[in-house]
Amino acid sequence: MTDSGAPDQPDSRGQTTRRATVLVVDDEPSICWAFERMLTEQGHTVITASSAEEGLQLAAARRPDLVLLDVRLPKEDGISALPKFIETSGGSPVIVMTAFGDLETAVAAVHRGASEYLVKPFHLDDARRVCQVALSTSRQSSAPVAVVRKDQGDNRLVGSSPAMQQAFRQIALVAASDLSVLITGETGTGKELVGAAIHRHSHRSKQVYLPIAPVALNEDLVESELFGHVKGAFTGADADRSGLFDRAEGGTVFLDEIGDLPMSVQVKLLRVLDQGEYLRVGDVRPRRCNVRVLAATNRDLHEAMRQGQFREDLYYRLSGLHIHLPPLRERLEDLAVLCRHFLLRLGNESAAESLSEELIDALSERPWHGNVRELSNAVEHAAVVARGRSLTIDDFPPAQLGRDSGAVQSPEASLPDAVAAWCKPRLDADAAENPTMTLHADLVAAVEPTLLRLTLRATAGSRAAAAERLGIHRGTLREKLRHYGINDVDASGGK
Ligand SMILES: Nc1ncnc2c1ncn2[C@@H]1O[C@H](COP(=O)(O)OP(=O)(O)OP(=O)(O)O)[C@@H](O)[C@H]1O
Repeated sequence: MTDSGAPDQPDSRGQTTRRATVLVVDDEPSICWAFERMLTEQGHTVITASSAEEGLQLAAARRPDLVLLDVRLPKEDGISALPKFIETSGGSPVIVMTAFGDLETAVAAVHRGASEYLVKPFHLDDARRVCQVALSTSRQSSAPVAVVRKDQGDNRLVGSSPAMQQAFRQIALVAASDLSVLITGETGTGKELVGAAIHRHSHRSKQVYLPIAPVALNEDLVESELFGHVKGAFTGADADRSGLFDRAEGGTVFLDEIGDLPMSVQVKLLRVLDQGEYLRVGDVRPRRCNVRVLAATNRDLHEAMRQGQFREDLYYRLSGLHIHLPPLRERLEDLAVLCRHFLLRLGNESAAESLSEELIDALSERPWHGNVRELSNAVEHAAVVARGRSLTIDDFPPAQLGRDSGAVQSPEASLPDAVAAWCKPRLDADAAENPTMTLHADLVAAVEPTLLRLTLRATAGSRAAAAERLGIHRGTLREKLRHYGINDVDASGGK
């Protein structure tokens, strides 16, 4: 238990601050020390404790203005002691700190009344900002809520990377509000799962959660599918019909691929968000609606706005909070915990417990263009192949070639996807001013050198054998190797 005061004076940046008493409860002396230095510099008094029990005694005696509480403490943990700290300190804000949180910890902290959630290791500037905000709030403002819900089963969102910790923190803080949330990230990064988690931890959790992919709806009827229509609105509309927003009344709508929403629908959505109402197609009477909107995209919406394909006002209205999920290749720290999670989900505990570092290292080498979805499918495949023994890299299917497809397929099946991914931007460009006129030659040039090198490597550099395997004339092979500048050394390594 320590107590370090500071004279009433301007802080290092020349600002005078109201002198407050801050209690830091953490069994890591370095954390206590860092806060002590930072806060005394700002003119505050810092008292520290290394366990919840010791901290509560201090809180009762000193009634601190702010408590910084670690989750992992020697006896009682921070989350369970949290309401006691709020009560004992007379309603002061409590900032919860954790090194390896999961979504449940973040949500439990917020539900139990934490005013903020700091993920270790944190930047001192962030910690300073969070403390300042907490100290500027009134003692009465942090209302503890003692409901702790658990994410369970298949839909659990897991991850240990700083990016996932940040996502957990954002989900926990935003869930209770009715704010719209924009969730971005490549395909398969878990956007839908984040949407479901926000709903599950919100006050709407007993109501409908409706994930909708407008791109999957009939293009001519998207508006009617979403908002309904009245009889006679268009040919075939022979009766009034409600839309998906009607079905989601009171609940949450998760709009996938928001970047592809037609302009007419964007206008209607903006009205829902701004005024809480919409018109059925062909109707003139607005209908009230109480639906929380979560939106996801893997497109760059700024680019879509620049190209006039996405409304700026809708973007700002939707992105009340923005959660970005980086691609798996940028958070490889999550590989082990995800593999374990998927194996446990399959009921394969022995494989989950025996995951080797060697395997995780080998998996880290892969590009994971299909992100967590690809990993989940790959683990499932490997578990089937391994039939109960520990997994090795050979049990896994080959890495996916293209960026476009989320599902793991055989190389033969994924090749057309890779070609489609290669073609799409070039054919799109064709629609613009600068069409490519050498598509066939460009594609062949992109894939042929790999084919030649691998075949030569398989035939130990024998050009005659390689030509035979390739089914082309030796002279043709020689010509192609010359054309691509491939020599025998090239063919002995790399692609
Ligand atoms: N952090 C995570 N923890 C556990 N499972 C995850 C995680 N992220 C993704 N998954 C799993 O990966 C798969 C893909 O996730 P999800 O559908 O949420 O991705 P998405 O970003 O919405 O993809 P798309 O853009 O293609 O719709 C799902 O099976 C989901 O359960």
